[in-house]
Amino acid sequence: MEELKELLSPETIQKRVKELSETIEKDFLKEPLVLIGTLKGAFIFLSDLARKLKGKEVQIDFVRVKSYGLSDTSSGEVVITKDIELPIEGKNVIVVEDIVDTGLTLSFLLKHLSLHKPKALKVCALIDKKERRKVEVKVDYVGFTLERGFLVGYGLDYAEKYRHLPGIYEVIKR
Ligand SMILES: O=P(O)(O)OC[C@H]1O[C@H](OP(=O)(O)OP(=O)(O)O)[C@H](O)[C@@H]1O
Ligand code: HPA
Ligand SMILES: [Mg+2]
Repeated sequence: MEELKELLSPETIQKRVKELSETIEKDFLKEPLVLIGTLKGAFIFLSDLARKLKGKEVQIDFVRVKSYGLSDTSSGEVVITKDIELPIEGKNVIVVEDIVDTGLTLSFLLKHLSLHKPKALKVCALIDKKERRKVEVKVDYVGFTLERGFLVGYGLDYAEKYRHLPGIYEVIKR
C-alpha cells in the first residue's frame, strides 16, 4: 500500500494555472493556438488551462504517448499509440504536459511534431521535475519545479490510480 503526502493543494494549482494562461495570452496576443495534450496524464491540466484562455481562438488535440505503463520508472521506450488529428503546419502549437521527468517523452514528441512544420512549437508543463532528467528539453512555461518524489493526482497516476485527485501528492511506499 502507498500513503500520499500533499505537496500542492487544489487552490495552489488553480492559481498557478491562471497565471500560466495569462502569460500565454500575453505571448500570443491575437494569434490562434493549438493545444496538444499528452494523454492520459495531461487531461485535467489541459482542460483547466484551456478554459482559462477564454479570449483566444484555441484548437485542442491529443496524443497518447506511453512509457511508464504500470511502473514508477520509465521503460525508456517511448511509443505513440494515438497521433494528432489536426493539421499543425504553420500553426502556433503548445504541447501541454502534466510532468517532465526524464524528458524522454517530451524530446521524442517534439521531434515528431516538428516534422509537421508548425510556426511555433512551445511546451507548457505543470511540473518540471529535474532529479531523473536524462535528456535536455526546453520547457517554455513551467507551473512548478519539484526536485524529487513520485507524484500523483491532477491527472498523474501510479499504476493507473489517483488521477482523479484534485491536488498533487507524493507517493510514500510502506
Ligand atoms: O519525462 P518522462 O520521464 O518521459 O515522463 C513524463 C511522462 O510520463 C507520464 O506519462 P505515462 O507514460 O505514465 O503515461 P500516462 O500519461 O498515460 O500516465 C507523464 O504523464 C508524462 O507524459
Ligand atoms: O512522478 C511521476 N508521477 C506520475 N507519472 C510520472 N511520469 C513520470 N514521472 C511521474
Ligand atoms: Mg503514467
